[in-house]
Amino acid sequence: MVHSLTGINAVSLSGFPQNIDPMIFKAVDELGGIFHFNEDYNSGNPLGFGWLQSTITTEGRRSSSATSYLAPKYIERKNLDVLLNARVSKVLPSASKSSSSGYAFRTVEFAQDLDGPLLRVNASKEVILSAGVIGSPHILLNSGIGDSNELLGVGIKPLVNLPSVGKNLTDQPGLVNEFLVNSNKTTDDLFRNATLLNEVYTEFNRTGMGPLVATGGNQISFFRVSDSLTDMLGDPSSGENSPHLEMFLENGFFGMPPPTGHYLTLGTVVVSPASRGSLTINSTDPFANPLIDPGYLTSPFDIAAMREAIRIMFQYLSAPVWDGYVLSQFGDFANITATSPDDVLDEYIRNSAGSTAHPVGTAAMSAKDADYGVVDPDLRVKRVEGLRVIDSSVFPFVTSAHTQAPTYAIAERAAALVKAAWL
Ligand SMILES: Cc1cc2nc3c(=O)[nH]c(=O)nc-3n(C[C@H](O)[C@H](O)[C@H](O)COP(=O)(O)OP(=O)(O)OC[C@H]3O[C@@H](n4cnc5c(N)ncnc54)[C@H](O)[C@@H]3O)c2cc1C
Repeated sequence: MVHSLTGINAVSLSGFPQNIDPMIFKAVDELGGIFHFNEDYNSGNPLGFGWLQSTITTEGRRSSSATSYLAPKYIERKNLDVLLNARVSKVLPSASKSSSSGYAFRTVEFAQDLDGPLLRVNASKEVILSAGVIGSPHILLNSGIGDSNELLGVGIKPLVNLPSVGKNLTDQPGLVNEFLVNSNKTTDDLFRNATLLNEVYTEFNRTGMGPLVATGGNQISFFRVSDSLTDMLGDPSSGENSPHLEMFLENGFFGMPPPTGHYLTLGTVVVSPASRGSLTINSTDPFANPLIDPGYLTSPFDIAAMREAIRIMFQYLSAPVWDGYVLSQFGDFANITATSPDDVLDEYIRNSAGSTAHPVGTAAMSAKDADYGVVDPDLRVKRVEGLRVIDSSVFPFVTSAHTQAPTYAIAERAAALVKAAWL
């Protein structure tokens, strides 16, 4: 068994059936090969087609870090205070630098609202930043921890030269490919009908259940690109059984549907991208937005991989079960085919790909003695004392999958490291 039954965060299959569920697996039976059924893609063998696993309880109720890690029995702990709506501007150094380990950063500066005064709290042991892939490097840069030359250029006094802060931003580019279908049993009418939507929204808020508990799609599939592509451009995945590509299906339009029509969405994602972006700042105002360059599709591997994902998608839709159900393609995608030349596919990909909301890597972990990276394997910020980062910014590479579960895994491991250091 690879799944625990005792964790505090529930993981289960979708909490709400979709009309197309049987057709999706009929196509898997009809096609076989790379579309083979995979009972548990979180078993260590992710390739193939399986039921999506989500943070949903076996009763079909949403679970989350808010309802698990911050459940009443934890939030009521006497040694835990949670400040709502506080925004951290920076961490502040001790007055002097120790000769062996540089500055200690054990003071946090924050505002309770953006017009309010800046307040400070001091940690007796250590400060842990968990502000995410954008927030954590932003706070470090505001604090003078980053590339010293870049900080000087912005007008921030550099305190610790750590050039990797904000670099290595890695996200998975995705496309949502829309098809018009011969059915009215999609989610589109729900999102067009304010009264109905209000009813299911109220149900979700009251019970955590109902149609909104699901993500819109109940299946997920993972594939590798062709050997010829990895032979030519290298293999950015973590191993020969790790996917480069994901395809997901939604029983309706992705986002707000157009006023008419019923849709099927097939999303194609490059889950092992080779491109890298960055996060920088151009202001001494700690609450000014950082500059984010996601760097999507800057590596030739990623665009070639997305072409292969589109061709795999058309191969999947060639299964007989889709005859008569899928009527036509929609929007930017209307004229794309499996045999479209590379330049036509590239134009579509470049115009239409976007974030899948899985960015990582801006405060990346590296070996203790590496001269790059932001945190060491204990997640302590290098070249300083008293400061750790624990969130998805520490991933050195993006996992060949979605990022929520790996973030929980890192947080659990980090909690053990922190306990080991102080208890
Ligand atoms: C729309 C969306 C959908 C997603 N869907 C999925 C999915 O289906 N499956 C999946 O696996 N992953 C999904 N993800 C990705 C997943 O949510 C992230 O990988 C995960 O939340 C990362 O956790 P984190 O702790 O690093 O950062 P976050 O969850 O972003 O937490 C960082 C927290 O820090 C706070 N913060 C930031 N800056 C400051 C500051 N200066 N002061 C105080 N607080 C600050 C933020 O408000 C936030 O609460 C999705 C992400 C998005 C945005």
